[in-house]
Amino acid sequence: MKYVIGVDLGTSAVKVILMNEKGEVCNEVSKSYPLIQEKSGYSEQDPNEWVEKTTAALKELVKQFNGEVTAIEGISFSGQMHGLVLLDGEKEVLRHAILWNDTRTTEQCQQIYSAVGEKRLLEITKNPALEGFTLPKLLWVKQYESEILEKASVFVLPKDYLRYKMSGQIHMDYSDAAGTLLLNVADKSWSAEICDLVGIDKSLCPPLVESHELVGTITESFAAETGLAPTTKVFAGGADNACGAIGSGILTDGKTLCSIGTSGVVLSYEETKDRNFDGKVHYFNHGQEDAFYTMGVTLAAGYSLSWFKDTFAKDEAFESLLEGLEKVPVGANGLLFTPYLVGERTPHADAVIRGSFIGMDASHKRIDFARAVIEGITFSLNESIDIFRESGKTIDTIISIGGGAKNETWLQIQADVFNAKIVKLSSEQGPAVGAAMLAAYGSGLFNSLQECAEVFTAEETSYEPIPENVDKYQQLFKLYKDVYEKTKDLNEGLKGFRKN
Ligand SMILES: Nc1ncnc2c1ncn2[C@@H]1O[C@H](COP(=O)(O)OP(=O)(O)O)[C@@H](O)[C@H]1O
Ligand SMILES: O=C(CO)[C@@H](O)[C@H](O)COP(=O)(O)O
Repeated sequence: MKYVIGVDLGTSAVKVILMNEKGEVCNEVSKSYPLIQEKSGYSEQDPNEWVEKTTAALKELVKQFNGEVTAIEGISFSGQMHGLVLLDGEKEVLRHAILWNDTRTTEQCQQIYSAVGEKRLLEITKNPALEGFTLPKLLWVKQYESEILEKASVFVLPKDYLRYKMSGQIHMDYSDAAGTLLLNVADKSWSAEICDLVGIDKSLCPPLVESHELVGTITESFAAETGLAPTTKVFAGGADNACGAIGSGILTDGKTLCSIGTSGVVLSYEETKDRNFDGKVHYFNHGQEDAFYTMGVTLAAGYSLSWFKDTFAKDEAFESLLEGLEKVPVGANGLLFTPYLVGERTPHADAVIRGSFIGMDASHKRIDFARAVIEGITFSLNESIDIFRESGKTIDTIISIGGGAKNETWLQIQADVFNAKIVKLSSEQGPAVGAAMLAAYGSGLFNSLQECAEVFTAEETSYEPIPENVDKYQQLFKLYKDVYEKTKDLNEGLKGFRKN
Protein backbone atom coordinates (compact mmCIF):
# COMPACT_ATOMS: atom_id res chain seq x y z
CA MET A 1 0.00 0.00 0.00
CA LYS A 2 1.26 3.47 -0.89
CA TYR A 3 0.63 6.63 1.15
CA VAL A 4 0.75 10.41 0.74
CA ILE A 5 0.78 13.31 3.19
CA GLY A 6 -1.14 16.58 2.83
CA VAL A 7 -0.07 19.56 4.94
CA ASP A 8 -2.60 22.37 5.36
CA LEU A 9 -0.89 25.46 6.76
CA GLY A 10 -4.00 27.29 7.95
CA THR A 11 -4.32 30.54 9.85
CA SER A 12 -5.37 29.00 13.14
CA ALA A 13 -3.42 25.74 12.90
CA VAL A 14 -1.42 23.37 10.72
CA LYS A 15 -3.19 20.10 9.93
CA VAL A 16 -1.25 17.14 8.55
CA ILE A 17 -3.14 14.23 7.10
CA LEU A 18 -1.91 10.77 6.03
CA MET A 19 -3.95 9.11 3.26
CA ASN A 20 -3.49 5.78 1.53
CA GLU A 21 -3.86 5.14 -2.20
CA LYS A 22 -7.45 3.98 -1.60
CA GLY A 23 -8.26 7.53 -0.46
CA GLU A 24 -8.71 6.56 3.18
CA VAL A 25 -7.63 9.01 5.89
CA CYS A 26 -5.24 6.97 8.05
CA ASN A 27 -4.33 9.66 10.56
CA GLU A 28 -4.54 13.42 11.18
CA VAL A 29 -2.53 15.63 13.54
CA SER A 30 -3.13 19.32 14.15
CA LYS A 31 -1.07 21.96 15.99
CA SER A 32 -2.31 25.48 16.54
CA TYR A 33 -0.48 28.82 16.66
CA PRO A 34 -1.64 32.35 17.53
CA LEU A 35 -2.05 35.52 15.50
CA ILE A 36 0.15 38.47 16.46
CA GLN A 37 -2.08 41.58 16.44
CA GLU A 38 -0.12 44.56 17.74
CA LYS A 39 -2.48 47.22 16.43
CA SER A 40 -6.00 47.39 15.01
CA GLY A 41 -5.79 46.11 11.44
CA TYR A 42 -2.44 44.31 11.95
CA SER A 43 -2.16 40.52 11.67
CA GLU A 44 1.16 38.68 11.63
CA GLN A 45 2.68 35.28 12.36
CA ASP A 46 6.20 33.99 12.91
CA PRO A 47 7.14 31.79 9.90
CA ASN A 48 9.49 29.74 12.06
CA GLU A 49 6.57 28.84 14.30
CA TRP A 50 4.84 27.31 11.24
CA VAL A 51 7.97 25.21 10.65
CA GLU A 52 8.25 24.15 14.30
CA LYS A 53 4.59 23.16 14.58
CA THR A 54 4.58 21.31 11.24
CA THR A 55 7.75 19.43 12.18
CA ALA A 56 6.18 18.39 15.50
CA ALA A 57 2.94 17.36 13.78
CA LEU A 58 4.77 15.27 11.15
CA LYS A 59 6.95 13.64 13.81
CA GLU A 60 3.80 12.59 15.69
CA LEU A 61 2.15 11.35 12.47
CA VAL A 62 5.19 9.24 11.54
CA LYS A 63 5.54 7.87 15.09
CA GLN A 64 1.94 6.62 15.00
CA PHE A 65 2.38 5.07 11.52
CA ASN A 66 2.74 1.27 11.56
CA GLY A 67 3.94 0.77 7.98
CA GLU A 68 7.29 1.34 6.25
CA VAL A 69 8.05 5.08 5.96
CA THR A 70 9.41 4.47 2.46
CA ALA A 71 5.82 3.63 1.46
CA ILE A 72 4.99 7.32 1.98
CA GLU A 73 5.48 8.37 -1.65
CA GLY A 74 5.18 12.09 -1.35
CA ILE A 75 4.06 15.18 0.50
CA SER A 76 2.38 18.34 -0.68
CA PHE A 77 0.97 21.55 0.74
CA SER A 78 -2.03 23.80 1.04
CA GLY A 79 -1.34 27.24 2.46
CA GLN A 80 -3.15 30.30 3.79
CA MET A 81 -2.87 32.73 0.88
CA HIS A 82 -1.27 36.15 0.29
CA GLY A 83 0.94 36.34 3.45
CA LEU A 84 4.26 38.11 2.78
CA VAL A 85 7.40 36.24 3.87
CA LEU A 86 10.64 38.11 3.10
CA LEU A 87 13.93 36.20 2.98
CA ASP A 88 17.50 37.55 2.88
CA GLY A 89 20.40 36.23 0.77
CA GLU A 90 20.92 33.35 3.22
CA LYS A 91 17.17 32.56 3.04
CA GLU A 92 16.66 33.71 6.63
CA VAL A 93 13.32 35.31 7.55
CA LEU A 94 13.67 39.12 7.71
CA ARG A 95 10.48 39.98 9.64
CA HIS A 96 7.22 38.38 10.77
CA ALA A 97 4.89 37.40 7.93
CA ILE A 98 2.18 39.99 7.21
CA LEU A 99 -0.98 37.92 6.72
CA TRP A 100 -3.99 37.92 4.38
CA ASN A 101 -6.26 39.42 7.07
CA ASP A 102 -3.92 42.35 7.80
CA THR A 103 -5.53 45.52 6.47
CA ARG A 104 -2.88 48.17 7.16
CA THR A 105 -2.23 48.74 3.44
CA THR A 106 -5.11 50.95 2.19
CA GLU A 107 -2.58 53.67 1.26
CA GLN A 108 -0.49 51.18 -0.76
CA CYS A 109 -3.60 49.99 -2.65
CA GLN A 110 -4.13 53.60 -3.76
CA GLN A 111 -0.46 53.80 -4.81
CA ILE A 112 -0.97 50.70 -7.00
CA TYR A 113 -4.03 52.23 -8.67
CA SER A 114 -2.13 55.50 -9.30
CA ALA A 115 0.91 53.70 -10.75
CA VAL A 116 -0.81 50.95 -12.78
CA GLY A 117 -4.37 52.21 -13.31
CA GLU A 118 -7.46 50.31 -12.18
CA LYS A 119 -8.32 49.04 -15.66
CA ARG A 120 -4.81 47.83 -16.53
CA LEU A 121 -4.44 46.14 -13.12
CA LEU A 122 -7.66 44.23 -13.72
CA GLU A 123 -6.54 43.29 -17.25
CA ILE A 124 -3.26 41.80 -16.03
CA THR A 125 -4.09 40.36 -12.61
CA LYS A 126 -7.90 39.92 -13.03
CA ASN A 127 -8.26 41.40 -9.53
CA PRO A 128 -8.52 44.80 -7.84
CA ALA A 129 -5.97 46.13 -5.32
CA LEU A 130 -7.14 44.77 -1.96
CA GLU A 131 -5.38 45.24 1.37
CA GLY A 132 -5.06 41.48 1.88
CA PHE A 133 -3.08 40.76 -1.30
CA THR A 134 0.72 40.50 -1.24
CA LEU A 135 1.85 43.42 -3.42
CA PRO A 136 0.38 46.12 -1.11
CA LYS A 137 2.27 44.44 1.77
CA LEU A 138 5.55 44.56 -0.21
CA LEU A 139 4.96 48.27 -0.86
CA TRP A 140 4.19 48.86 2.84
CA VAL A 141 7.55 47.31 3.80
CA LYS A 142 9.24 49.38 1.06
CA GLN A 143 7.70 52.57 2.47
CA TYR A 144 8.01 51.98 6.22
CA GLU A 145 10.81 49.41 6.61
CA SER A 146 12.97 50.14 3.56
CA GLU A 147 16.10 48.75 5.30
CA ILE A 148 14.35 45.34 5.43
CA LEU A 149 13.36 45.32 1.77
CA GLU A 150 16.91 46.27 0.81
CA LYS A 151 18.15 43.06 2.46
CA ALA A 152 15.54 40.86 0.76
CA SER A 153 16.59 38.43 -1.98
CA VAL A 154 13.17 36.83 -2.54
CA PHE A 155 9.58 36.95 -1.28
CA VAL A 156 7.47 33.82 -0.80
CA LEU A 157 4.06 32.87 0.59
CA PRO A 158 3.51 30.91 3.83
CA LYS A 159 3.52 27.33 2.53
CA ASP A 160 6.45 28.15 0.17
CA TYR A 161 8.60 28.99 3.18
CA LEU A 162 7.59 25.75 4.89
CA ARG A 163 8.35 23.79 1.71
CA TYR A 164 11.74 25.53 1.46
CA LYS A 165 12.62 24.49 5.03
CA MET A 166 11.70 20.88 4.19
CA SER A 167 13.30 20.60 0.75
CA GLY A 168 15.87 23.42 0.45
CA GLN A 169 14.13 24.57 -2.78
CA ILE A 170 12.41 27.94 -3.36
CA HIS A 171 9.32 28.00 -5.60
CA MET A 172 5.79 29.40 -5.82
CA ASP A 173 2.90 27.70 -7.62
CA TYR A 174 0.49 29.56 -9.92
CA SER A 175 -2.58 29.23 -7.67
CA ASP A 176 -0.83 31.03 -4.82
CA ALA A 177 1.09 33.45 -7.08
CA ALA A 178 -2.30 34.59 -8.45
CA GLY A 179 -3.04 36.15 -5.05
CA THR A 180 0.08 38.33 -5.03
CA LEU A 181 -1.25 40.89 -7.57
CA LEU A 182 2.04 40.52 -9.45
CA LEU A 183 1.06 37.60 -11.67
CA ASN A 184 -0.34 37.86 -15.17
CA VAL A 185 -3.08 35.34 -14.40
CA ALA A 186 -3.95 34.46 -18.01
CA ASP A 187 -0.28 34.17 -19.18
CA LYS A 188 0.95 32.49 -15.99
CA SER A 189 4.04 34.73 -15.74
CA TRP A 190 5.28 37.45 -13.39
CA SER A 191 4.25 40.86 -14.70
CA ALA A 192 7.37 42.88 -15.49
CA GLU A 193 5.02 45.78 -16.29
CA ILE A 194 3.52 45.90 -12.78
CA CYS A 195 6.92 45.40 -11.12
CA ASP A 196 8.33 48.35 -13.10
CA LEU A 197 5.35 50.62 -12.50
CA VAL A 198 5.28 50.10 -8.72
CA GLY A 199 9.07 49.96 -8.31
CA ILE A 200 9.51 46.37 -7.16
CA ASP A 201 12.58 44.47 -8.41
CA LYS A 202 11.27 41.51 -10.43
CA SER A 203 14.18 39.37 -9.20
CA LEU A 204 12.38 39.24 -5.83
CA CYS A 205 9.76 36.98 -7.45
CA PRO A 206 10.47 33.23 -7.03
CA PRO A 207 10.42 30.61 -9.84
CA LEU A 208 6.89 29.51 -10.79
CA VAL A 209 5.69 25.88 -10.90
CA GLU A 210 2.47 23.86 -11.28
CA SER A 211 0.83 22.69 -8.03
CA HIS A 212 1.40 18.99 -8.79
CA GLU A 213 5.01 19.54 -9.87
CA LEU A 214 7.84 17.63 -8.22
CA VAL A 215 10.27 20.15 -6.70
CA GLY A 216 12.66 17.78 -4.89
CA THR A 217 12.86 15.45 -1.92
CA ILE A 218 12.99 16.25 1.77
CA THR A 219 16.41 17.13 3.19
CA GLU A 220 18.44 14.62 5.23
CA SER A 221 18.09 16.85 8.31
CA PHE A 222 14.29 17.17 7.96
CA ALA A 223 14.07 13.41 7.49
CA ALA A 224 16.12 12.86 10.65
CA GLU A 225 13.94 15.29 12.63
CA THR A 226 10.58 13.82 11.59
CA GLY A 227 11.32 10.16 10.90
CA LEU A 228 10.24 10.52 7.25
CA ALA A 229 12.40 8.78 4.62
CA PRO A 230 14.83 11.14 2.79
CA THR A 231 13.43 9.76 -0.48
CA THR A 232 9.98 11.31 0.25
CA LYS A 233 9.07 13.37 -2.81
CA VAL A 234 8.00 16.98 -2.35
CA PHE A 235 5.29 18.44 -4.63
CA ALA A 236 4.67 22.19 -4.86
CA GLY A 237 1.09 22.38 -3.53
CA GLY A 238 -1.32 25.27 -3.80
CA ALA A 239 -3.33 28.08 -2.24
CA ASP A 240 -5.62 26.74 0.49
CA ASN A 241 -8.76 27.63 -1.43
CA ALA A 242 -7.47 25.96 -4.61
CA CYS A 243 -6.57 22.89 -2.56
CA GLY A 244 -9.96 23.03 -0.79
CA ALA A 245 -11.53 22.95 -4.25
CA ILE A 246 -9.38 19.98 -5.33
CA GLY A 247 -10.10 18.13 -2.08
CA SER A 248 -13.83 18.66 -2.62
CA GLY A 249 -13.79 17.56 -6.25
CA ILE A 250 -14.46 21.08 -7.60
CA LEU A 251 -12.71 20.20 -10.86
CA THR A 252 -15.40 20.81 -13.47
CA ASP A 253 -17.73 23.65 -14.41
CA GLY A 254 -20.88 24.28 -12.37
CA LYS A 255 -19.50 23.20 -8.99
CA THR A 256 -19.59 25.47 -5.92
CA LEU A 257 -17.74 25.30 -2.61
CA CYS A 258 -18.32 27.00 0.74
CA SER A 259 -15.31 26.88 3.05
CA ILE A 260 -15.53 28.22 6.60
CA GLY A 261 -12.08 28.35 8.15
CA THR A 262 -10.66 31.49 9.77
CA SER A 263 -11.87 33.21 6.61
CA GLY A 264 -14.99 32.19 4.74
CA VAL A 265 -15.04 31.55 1.04
CA VAL A 266 -17.62 30.85 -1.64
CA LEU A 267 -15.80 29.48 -4.67
CA SER A 268 -16.87 28.52 -8.15
CA TYR A 269 -14.90 26.60 -10.82
CA GLU A 270 -14.10 28.50 -14.04
CA GLU A 271 -13.00 26.69 -17.18
CA THR A 272 -11.70 29.79 -18.94
CA LYS A 273 -9.57 32.82 -18.19
CA ASP A 274 -11.89 35.32 -19.86
CA ARG A 275 -15.09 35.63 -17.81
CA ASN A 276 -15.69 39.15 -16.58
CA PHE A 277 -16.75 39.86 -13.00
CA ASP A 278 -15.26 43.41 -12.99
CA GLY A 279 -13.19 42.53 -9.92
CA LYS A 280 -16.31 41.99 -7.76
CA VAL A 281 -15.03 38.52 -6.90
CA HIS A 282 -11.43 37.23 -6.95
CA TYR A 283 -10.34 35.42 -10.14
CA PHE A 284 -7.41 33.07 -9.58
CA ASN A 285 -5.53 30.17 -11.21
CA HIS A 286 -6.73 26.80 -9.91
CA GLY A 287 -4.38 24.10 -8.59
CA GLN A 288 -5.56 22.01 -11.55
CA GLU A 289 -3.41 22.90 -14.55
CA ASP A 290 -4.83 25.66 -16.79
CA ALA A 291 -8.12 25.93 -14.90
CA PHE A 292 -9.38 28.90 -12.85
CA TYR A 293 -11.80 29.73 -10.04
CA THR A 294 -13.67 32.76 -8.82
CA MET A 295 -14.44 33.43 -5.18
CA GLY A 296 -15.87 35.86 -2.67
CA VAL A 297 -14.22 36.16 0.74
CA THR A 298 -15.52 36.98 4.22
CA LEU A 299 -12.45 38.01 6.22
CA ALA A 300 -13.68 37.00 9.67
CA ALA A 301 -15.90 33.93 9.18
CA GLY A 302 -14.75 31.18 11.58
CA TYR A 303 -12.64 33.91 13.15
CA SER A 304 -15.81 35.70 14.33
CA LEU A 305 -16.92 32.56 16.14
CA SER A 306 -13.49 31.92 17.65
CA TRP A 307 -13.29 35.58 18.70
CA PHE A 308 -16.69 35.19 20.38
CA LYS A 309 -15.59 31.98 22.12
CA ASP A 310 -12.20 33.36 23.22
CA THR A 311 -13.83 36.52 24.59
CA PHE A 312 -16.93 35.13 26.28
CA ALA A 313 -16.30 31.39 26.80
CA LYS A 314 -12.52 31.07 26.86
CA ASP A 315 -12.16 27.66 28.45
CA GLU A 316 -15.06 26.01 26.65
CA ALA A 317 -14.97 23.86 23.53
CA PHE A 318 -16.98 24.90 20.44
CA GLU A 319 -19.31 21.96 21.14
CA SER A 320 -20.26 23.34 24.57
CA LEU A 321 -20.50 26.95 23.32
CA LEU A 322 -22.92 25.79 20.61
CA GLU A 323 -25.01 23.45 22.78
CA GLY A 324 -28.69 24.28 22.20
CA LEU A 325 -27.98 26.21 18.96
CA GLU A 326 -30.72 24.26 17.15
CA LYS A 327 -33.32 25.35 19.73
CA VAL A 328 -32.83 29.09 19.08
CA PRO A 329 -35.32 30.18 16.39
CA VAL A 330 -34.29 31.53 12.98
CA GLY A 331 -33.19 35.16 13.52
CA ALA A 332 -31.72 34.55 17.02
CA ASN A 333 -34.74 36.11 18.73
CA GLY A 334 -34.24 39.40 16.89
CA LEU A 335 -30.46 39.68 17.05
CA LEU A 336 -28.33 40.44 13.96
CA PHE A 337 -24.53 40.26 13.71
CA THR A 338 -22.22 41.56 10.98
CA PRO A 339 -18.84 39.76 10.95
CA TYR A 340 -16.65 42.75 10.12
CA LEU A 341 -14.20 42.26 12.99
CA VAL A 342 -11.13 42.98 10.83
CA GLY A 343 -12.86 44.87 7.99
CA GLU A 344 -14.38 43.13 4.96
CA ARG A 345 -13.57 42.00 1.40
CA THR A 346 -16.67 40.76 -0.48
CA PRO A 347 -18.87 42.57 -1.37
CA HIS A 348 -17.54 45.57 0.60
CA ALA A 349 -13.79 46.02 0.14
CA ASP A 350 -13.53 48.10 3.31
CA ALA A 351 -10.69 48.06 5.84
CA VAL A 352 -12.42 50.50 8.23
CA ILE A 353 -15.80 48.83 8.76
CA ARG A 354 -16.19 46.82 11.99
CA GLY A 355 -18.81 44.36 13.28
CA SER A 356 -22.11 45.05 15.05
CA PHE A 357 -24.73 43.30 17.11
CA ILE A 358 -28.06 44.93 16.26
CA GLY A 359 -31.19 44.40 18.34
CA MET A 360 -29.75 43.37 21.74
CA ASP A 361 -32.56 42.66 24.15
CA ALA A 362 -32.55 42.06 27.91
CA SER A 363 -33.95 38.58 27.23
CA HIS A 364 -31.02 37.49 25.06
CA LYS A 365 -28.80 34.72 26.36
CA ARG A 366 -25.27 33.75 25.27
CA ILE A 367 -26.64 31.09 22.90
CA ASP A 368 -28.73 33.77 21.09
CA PHE A 369 -25.50 35.67 20.51
CA ALA A 370 -23.76 32.52 19.26
CA ARG A 371 -26.65 31.86 16.83
CA ALA A 372 -26.53 35.50 15.65
CA VAL A 373 -22.77 35.20 15.03
CA ILE A 374 -23.25 32.04 12.97
CA GLU A 375 -26.17 33.51 11.02
CA GLY A 376 -24.24 36.76 10.38
CA ILE A 377 -21.23 34.85 9.01
CA THR A 378 -23.57 32.86 6.75
CA PHE A 379 -25.36 36.02 5.53
CA SER A 380 -22.01 37.51 4.64
CA LEU A 381 -21.16 34.43 2.52
CA ASN A 382 -24.61 34.68 0.94
CA GLU A 383 -23.62 38.10 -0.43
CA SER A 384 -20.96 36.30 -2.52
CA ILE A 385 -23.52 33.70 -3.64
CA ASP A 386 -25.77 36.58 -4.75
CA ILE A 387 -22.96 37.94 -6.95
CA PHE A 388 -22.52 34.53 -8.59
CA ARG A 389 -26.26 34.07 -9.11
CA GLU A 390 -26.55 37.59 -10.55
CA SER A 391 -23.80 36.67 -13.06
CA GLY A 392 -26.02 33.85 -14.33
CA LYS A 393 -24.60 30.91 -12.41
CA THR A 394 -26.98 28.27 -11.12
CA ILE A 395 -26.13 27.44 -7.54
CA ASP A 396 -28.34 24.67 -6.23
CA THR A 397 -25.78 22.42 -4.57
CA ILE A 398 -22.84 23.55 -2.46
CA ILE A 399 -20.09 21.44 -0.90
CA SER A 400 -19.31 22.73 2.59
CA ILE A 401 -15.88 22.26 4.21
CA GLY A 402 -13.66 23.75 6.93
CA GLY A 403 -14.07 23.98 10.71
CA GLY A 404 -17.56 25.47 10.21
CA ALA A 405 -18.74 22.22 8.62
CA LYS A 406 -18.26 20.40 11.92
CA ASN A 407 -21.58 21.65 13.32
CA GLU A 408 -24.80 20.10 11.95
CA THR A 409 -27.07 23.02 12.84
CA TRP A 410 -24.70 25.40 11.05
CA LEU A 411 -24.86 23.16 7.96
CA GLN A 412 -28.68 23.37 8.05
CA ILE A 413 -28.44 27.16 8.49
CA GLN A 414 -26.20 27.23 5.37
CA ALA A 415 -28.85 25.27 3.42
CA ASP A 416 -31.59 27.66 4.59
CA VAL A 417 -29.67 30.93 4.07
CA PHE A 418 -28.14 29.88 0.72
CA ASN A 419 -31.39 28.20 -0.38
CA ALA A 420 -29.33 25.32 -1.77
CA LYS A 421 -28.57 21.71 -0.93
CA ILE A 422 -25.49 21.51 1.30
CA VAL A 423 -23.24 18.49 0.91
CA LYS A 424 -20.87 17.45 3.70
CA LEU A 425 -17.93 15.26 2.71
CA SER A 426 -16.51 12.45 4.83
CA SER A 427 -13.59 14.74 5.80
CA GLU A 428 -14.10 18.47 6.36
CA GLN A 429 -10.31 18.88 5.89
CA GLY A 430 -10.74 19.81 2.19
CA PRO A 431 -7.44 21.73 1.78
CA ALA A 432 -5.36 18.97 3.43
CA VAL A 433 -7.09 16.32 1.30
CA GLY A 434 -6.45 18.50 -1.78
CA ALA A 435 -2.76 18.71 -0.86
CA ALA A 436 -2.60 14.93 -0.40
CA MET A 437 -4.27 14.55 -3.82
CA LEU A 438 -1.62 16.77 -5.43
CA ALA A 439 1.04 14.44 -4.00
CA ALA A 440 -0.89 11.34 -5.16
CA TYR A 441 -1.39 12.70 -8.69
CA GLY A 442 2.14 14.17 -8.83
CA SER A 443 3.71 10.86 -7.89
CA GLY A 444 1.79 9.06 -10.61
CA LEU A 445 -0.68 7.09 -8.47
CA PHE A 446 -3.46 8.55 -10.67
CA ASN A 447 -3.63 9.81 -14.25
CA SER A 448 -5.52 12.99 -13.40
CA LEU A 449 -6.79 14.96 -10.40
CA GLN A 450 -10.34 14.03 -11.43
CA GLU A 451 -9.49 10.33 -11.34
CA CYS A 452 -7.92 10.88 -7.92
CA ALA A 453 -10.99 12.83 -6.69
CA GLU A 454 -13.21 9.85 -7.50
CA VAL A 455 -11.19 7.81 -4.99
CA PHE A 456 -10.27 10.50 -2.43
CA THR A 457 -13.59 12.33 -1.95
CA ALA A 458 -16.85 10.89 -0.64
CA GLU A 459 -20.16 12.49 0.29
CA GLU A 460 -21.17 11.77 3.87
CA THR A 461 -24.50 13.50 4.18
CA SER A 462 -26.53 16.40 2.81
CA TYR A 463 -28.91 19.09 4.08
CA GLU A 464 -31.93 20.32 2.08
CA PRO A 465 -33.28 23.87 2.54
CA ILE A 466 -36.44 24.05 4.69
CA PRO A 467 -38.89 26.36 2.82
CA GLU A 468 -40.26 28.06 5.97
CA ASN A 469 -36.73 28.91 7.15
CA VAL A 470 -35.67 30.05 3.66
CA ASP A 471 -38.52 32.53 3.68
CA LYS A 472 -37.59 33.95 7.10
CA TYR A 473 -33.92 34.16 6.18
CA GLN A 474 -34.76 36.06 2.99
CA GLN A 475 -36.49 38.71 5.11
CA LEU A 476 -33.60 38.82 7.59
CA PHE A 477 -30.99 39.00 4.81
CA LYS A 478 -32.50 42.31 3.61
CA LEU A 479 -32.08 43.73 7.12
CA TYR A 480 -28.56 42.29 7.36
CA LYS A 481 -27.52 44.04 4.12
CA ASP A 482 -28.77 47.37 5.51
CA VAL A 483 -26.45 47.20 8.50
CA TYR A 484 -23.33 47.84 6.38
CA GLU A 485 -24.61 51.14 4.94
CA LYS A 486 -26.03 52.24 8.30
CA THR A 487 -22.84 51.59 10.28
CA LYS A 488 -20.26 52.74 7.72
CA ASP A 489 -20.07 56.38 8.86
CA LEU A 490 -20.24 55.40 12.52
CA ASN A 491 -17.15 53.24 12.03
CA GLU A 492 -15.28 56.04 10.24
CA GLY A 493 -15.92 58.11 13.39
CA LEU A 494 -14.77 55.33 15.71
CA LYS A 495 -11.57 54.63 13.78
CA GLY A 496 -9.54 57.17 15.74
CA PHE A 497 -10.43 55.46 19.02
CA ARG A 498 -9.10 52.03 18.02
CA LYS A 499 -5.94 50.42 19.41
CA ASN A 500 -3.04 52.07 17.59
N1 LIG B 1 -16.89 22.19 16.51
C1 LIG B 1 -17.00 23.30 15.80
N2 LIG B 1 -18.22 23.80 15.49
C2 LIG B 1 -18.35 24.92 14.75
N3 LIG B 1 -17.30 25.62 14.27
C3 LIG B 1 -16.08 25.17 14.54
C4 LIG B 1 -15.85 24.00 15.31
N4 LIG B 1 -14.51 23.80 15.39
C5 LIG B 1 -13.94 24.83 14.71
N5 LIG B 1 -14.87 25.65 14.20
C6 LIG B 1 -14.67 26.86 13.39
O1 LIG B 1 -13.67 26.57 12.43
C7 LIG B 1 -12.67 27.59 12.42
C8 LIG B 1 -11.33 26.96 12.08
O2 LIG B 1 -11.46 26.28 10.85
P1 LIG B 1 -10.21 25.72 10.06
O3 LIG B 1 -10.75 25.20 8.77
O4 LIG B 1 -9.47 24.78 10.92
O5 LIG B 1 -9.39 27.09 9.89
P2 LIG B 1 -7.97 27.53 9.27
O6 LIG B 1 -7.78 26.70 8.03
O7 LIG B 1 -8.14 28.97 8.99
O8 LIG B 1 -6.88 27.29 10.28
C9 LIG B 1 -12.69 28.21 13.80
O9 LIG B 1 -12.35 29.56 13.73
C10 LIG B 1 -14.15 28.01 14.24
O10 LIG B 1 -14.92 29.14 13.97
O1 LIG C 1 -7.29 35.48 1.97
C1 LIG C 1 -7.86 34.44 1.73
C2 LIG C 1 -8.31 34.13 0.36
O2 LIG C 1 -8.16 35.19 -0.53
C3 LIG C 1 -8.07 33.43 2.82
O3 LIG C 1 -9.00 32.47 2.44
C4 LIG C 1 -6.76 32.81 3.23
O4 LIG C 1 -6.31 31.95 2.19
C5 LIG C 1 -6.81 32.13 4.59
O5 LIG C 1 -7.55 30.99 4.65
P1 LIG C 1 -8.01 30.17 5.96
O6 LIG C 1 -6.88 30.12 6.92
O7 LIG C 1 -9.22 30.81 6.49
O8 LIG C 1 -8.33 28.80 5.39
